[in-house]
Amino acid sequence: MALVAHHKHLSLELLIDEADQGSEQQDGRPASSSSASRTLSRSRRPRSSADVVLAMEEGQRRAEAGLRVDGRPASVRLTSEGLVIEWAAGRRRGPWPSSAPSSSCETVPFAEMLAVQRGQPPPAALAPSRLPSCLLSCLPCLRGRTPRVEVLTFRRSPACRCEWTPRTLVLEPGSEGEAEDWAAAIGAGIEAAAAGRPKSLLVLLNPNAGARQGRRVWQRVAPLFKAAGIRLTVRETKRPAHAHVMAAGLTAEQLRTIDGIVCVGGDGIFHETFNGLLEARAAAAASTESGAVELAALLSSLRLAHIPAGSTDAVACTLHGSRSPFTAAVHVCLGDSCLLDVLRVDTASATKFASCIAAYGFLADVTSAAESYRFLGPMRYDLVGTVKLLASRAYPARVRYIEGEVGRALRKHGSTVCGAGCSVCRAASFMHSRRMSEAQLAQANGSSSSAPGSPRAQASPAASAAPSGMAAAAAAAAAASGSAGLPAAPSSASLGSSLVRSEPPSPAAHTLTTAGSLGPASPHFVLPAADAAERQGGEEWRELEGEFNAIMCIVMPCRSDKTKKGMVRYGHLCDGRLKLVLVSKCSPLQYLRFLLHMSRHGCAPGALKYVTVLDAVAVQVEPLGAAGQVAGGSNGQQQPCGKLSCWNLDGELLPGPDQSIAAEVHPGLLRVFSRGVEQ
Ligand SMILES: Nc1ncnc2c1ncn2[C@@H]1O[C@H](COP(=O)(O)OP(=O)(O)OP(=O)(O)O)[C@@H](O)[C@H]1O
Repeated sequence: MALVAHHKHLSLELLIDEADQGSEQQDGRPASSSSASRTLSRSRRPRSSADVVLAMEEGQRRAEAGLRVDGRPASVRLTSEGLVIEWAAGRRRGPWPSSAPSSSCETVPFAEMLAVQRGQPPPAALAPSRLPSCLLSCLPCLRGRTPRVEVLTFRRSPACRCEWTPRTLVLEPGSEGEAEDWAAAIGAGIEAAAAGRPKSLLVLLNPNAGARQGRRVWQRVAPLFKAAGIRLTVRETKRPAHAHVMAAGLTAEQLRTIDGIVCVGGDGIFHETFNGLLEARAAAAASTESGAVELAALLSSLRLAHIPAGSTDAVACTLHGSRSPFTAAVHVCLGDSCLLDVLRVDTASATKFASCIAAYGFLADVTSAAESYRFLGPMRYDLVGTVKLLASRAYPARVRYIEGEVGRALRKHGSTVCGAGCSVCRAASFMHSRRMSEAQLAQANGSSSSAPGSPRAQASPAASAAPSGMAAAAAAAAAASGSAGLPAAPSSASLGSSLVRSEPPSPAAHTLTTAGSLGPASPHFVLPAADAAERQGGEEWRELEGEFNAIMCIVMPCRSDKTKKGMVRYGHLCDGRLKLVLVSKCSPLQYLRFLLHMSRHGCAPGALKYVTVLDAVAVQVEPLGAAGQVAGGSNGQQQPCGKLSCWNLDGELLPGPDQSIAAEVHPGLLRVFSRGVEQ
């Protein structure tokens, strides 16, 4: 690709990735070696203010110039990757005699630049006429005439690579003409690296999040989106569950104009938004109306972001390793993308989704009680948590889980920490996409391998609502992504077959039958053929019964300020598994020890005798306390009482008196603006 910046003073031609992509001149003809050398010799004309040369290196021409960067003399090279800046040798800061001449080199890739702009004139207070001449000679940029090119990018914290802070790289070329050339060339480089960056976003803002700081946080990061040229539509939530309604109500027309949704607030608004989207996606996949296929496809291609402004912000912390709104915003502007597993939780009366955690017992009790003390801000969790810890309640329950084929296959990777480019997530995505493609091809050929009466067969009316051509296309897409080894978003067809119930659930929907079979009353457990068959076989189900202080189904690592390494040390964003953490009945002191251990190291198998950590793809929990003891509290929230607690899904309490659940991981159901935590 040829990036050409013309100016009356300078013709700067950059050929990027000439070897890979085949070079073309501006008029579209291939660049011959003679034209290349003509450009070279033309550009080697002596420069008055800066020494600009084009050097031929390994078949690529690069621009190189001596200029000032961030106020210091430097040699800057423009390569196909970005800017390589070499600062001239200077004195290191530090006490004599250790200070010695040093030079440093840095690469700023185009892929990490948000925007480039011509510098603004200095503020009136710094007008040249008001400054002493000695200062002007030391700092030429204060003269007001020095041309400036500002590159908006970020800096990684030396202590923690995933913590990013804003940075404006200031180049001071010798003349206006050169400044324009540099700005144009850098702008073209950013443009070339901008594939996947969003152009238009819908922002859902919860002004009530955290210590009511949603608006303030948004005002801090909004300029970044504007500088990156992203169009924004901002909508504030007016009441609880408003984000759910707004997300579920998005029309195809609206979806066509946006590349993603940015949730500003806590985990709650993120949870509500993706629940709304998945609900709409399932409905569209099941619908036979014209336009439903497009709507489902638009919904499944949408990316979600979380700008943290809440009390816990586990989603942002887990996705980026940082709770900084700036870091989250940069990930969005750069168009980072990865898939996220989602836990589908079915009760007798509702289907909900969780991206972080479904917790029964201690965590749910704390969330439920803390809601009345929201005016205290995030501190409410510490206060209520202490009270609940001292009370230390255990709840009787029957827990069943299945490790599944994926879980077993990945068992040997048990001690891999999830990060950017995680090998476990990649391997799991590959396995899932391959399995999905096999199942969908079978479905497209009308030869489903499910036995009659199996959960898969029960969902077939919804699945068959999807046109067969679409199923085939989805299968082909899944097969293609599988062969490439890349994670693929589940297609609307697959989502339709796995999310939509063909009939309203009965209250007895989750009555457990004999160990090893799901029984006819569980129409919700539907996975591609391999798992369904495996579950029908029954031998994979395991059952535990006892009294538990906490039962937690943890889908992602769940990092937060209190659990820097994650609630589970070896959790993953997209491995198709959850970690089932069971804390057996214990004393307040033991529970405190568990909390401290989780906070410092994250739960891992074998660390504490009374804590069990298991891999699972599906879980059923049946509380064994007296039925009907979960009552509505004064604030409308569930209040656990007697021998029953309630479920907390990503910080939101599960409504309804029946807290028996059937939960299942849906691999890579959500696409988010993230690259995983940089280690
Ligand atoms: N305008 C609003 N007024 C009152 N409540 C709202 C409004 N908008 C959203 N909510 C509710 O506020 C609750 C909390 O929101 P959110 O999770 O974003 O913040 P948080 O609880 O402080 O953070 P975290 O979940 O990270 O602890 C959600 O249940 C949501 O439904």
